[in-house]
Amino acid sequence: MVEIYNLKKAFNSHIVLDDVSLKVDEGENLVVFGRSGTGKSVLLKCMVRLMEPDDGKIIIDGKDVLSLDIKQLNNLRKQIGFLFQSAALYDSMSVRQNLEFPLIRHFNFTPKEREQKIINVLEKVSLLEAIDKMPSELSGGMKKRIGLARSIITEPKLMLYDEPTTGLDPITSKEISYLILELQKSLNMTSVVVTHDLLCAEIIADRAIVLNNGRVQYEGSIPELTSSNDPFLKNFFSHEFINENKQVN
Ligand SMILES: Nc1ncnc2c1ncn2[C@@H]1O[C@H](COP(=O)(O)OP(=O)(O)OP(=O)(O)O)[C@@H](O)[C@H]1O
Repeated sequence: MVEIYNLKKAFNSHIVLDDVSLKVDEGENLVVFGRSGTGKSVLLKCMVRLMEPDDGKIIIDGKDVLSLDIKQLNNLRKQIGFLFQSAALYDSMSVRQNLEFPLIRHFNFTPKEREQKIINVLEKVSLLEAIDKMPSELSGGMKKRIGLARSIITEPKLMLYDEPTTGLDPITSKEISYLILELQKSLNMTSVVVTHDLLCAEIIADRAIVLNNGRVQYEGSIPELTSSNDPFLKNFFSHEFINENKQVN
């Protein structure tokens, strides 16, 4: 579903992505780890050209992303969902209007079809009762669930998550992680998840990579990486994670 070859991105003399190559299979959930500032968000942005990479090749769903014109790129983006840290809901719009927004913007559904999609997605995130609420009436966890609903309402083939559980308490964070996994399976989506939350990664990941010095330095399942005797990984997993609760039930 995703193939990246020798991706490079620098800001002036600051090389962030030096030589990143990776693959994500269809239906697979890939978690991306790395210390703060290693370029995880830059990698996600380059994948959909919210940022232009300096060099390399990106293939998504068979399309050579860096050679697409703007129309082709927009068509591809319709099949990709983003849940970025900054993806706030529009405060002046109700939950219904927030969810309707991507449907109106990118697709030609009838009002009745839109309403049905909104109801379906709210049922999926267990928040149908919030349909006419304003964002200010929702808790942080509810906002995250509505944000998630908004990014999957168009049923993207590929989802890109940038720290989906940041700022949530451990219980809500676990709920969101299970919800992401469930949606993933029911909609058969492929996903790339950047996270500093080990519990979230343990719930979601089929496989993980660790970015370091502008490259994919390690790759494996979460148990493989967390039980490794490699000094960097030992240090990384003992210091990096904000979520202390490592028990997955
Ligand atoms: N638009 C930009 N202009 C200049 N430098 C940038 C820009 N965007 C990102 N960077 C730099 O690229 C580096 C990687 O940033 P990025 O946000 O990808 O890190 P990250 O691994 O996602 O970090 P975190 O885990 O803290 O979110 C940082 O040093 C950042 O300052």
